[in-house]
Amino acid sequence: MTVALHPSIDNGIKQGSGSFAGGTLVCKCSDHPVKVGIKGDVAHNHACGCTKCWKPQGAIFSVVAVVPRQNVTVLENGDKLEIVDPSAVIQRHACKACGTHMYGRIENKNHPFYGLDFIHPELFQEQGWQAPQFAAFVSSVIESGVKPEQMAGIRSRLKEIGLEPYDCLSPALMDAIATHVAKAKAA
Ligand SMILES: N[C@@H](CCC(=O)N[C@@H](CS)C(=O)NCC(=O)O)C(=O)O
Ligand SMILES: [Zn+2]
Ligand SMILES: [Zn+2]
Repeated sequence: MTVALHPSIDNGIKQGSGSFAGGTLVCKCSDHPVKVGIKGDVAHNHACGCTKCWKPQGAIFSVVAVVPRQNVTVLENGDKLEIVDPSAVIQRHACKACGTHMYGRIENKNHPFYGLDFIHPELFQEQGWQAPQFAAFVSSVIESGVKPEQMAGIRSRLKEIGLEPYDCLSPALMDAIATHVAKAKAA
């Protein structure tokens, strides 16, 4: 049986249009859904295996990307949003009714990713957003109940669909973080 990772990638990666202009993220509520407007395309889209990122029912991985925080606007039913864990680096604003995370925001101005919000592109009403590029925090799926002996199959399925598995972030993002830290130390 094929390993199920996430419904939006299990049938293969759908390439982005390359000209996605943004759109509206909608939560799972049938009544008064929360709607969040996003300007422009997402960046660094990836599958995340950590326990903190929101996943749809039955998925092992989350699919998550970033956008500049000024490109994120709550459009409708924002009164249903609450911060899942105010002490987390990424403050995930979730719908109280259905649990869907609508955007995650970093408030620490010294954080390497300050200025970027984390969103789940599968919640877009529209199609064409940047395709996932890699898989992050892959070993962390064990913390959600995946058995260690399943990991070889999970990593090989990720590679098969074109997502290189990493147990932290991708080398490019780890380098960006380290560069930020080095500059902060030098200052
Ligand atoms: N092994 C941990 C890793 C958690 C983690 O570090 N997640 C990354 C990727 S989303 C992160 O940047 N977390 C910051 C946060 O959640 O605020 C878990 O699965 O809970
Ligand atoms: Zn909802
Ligand atoms: Zn995560």
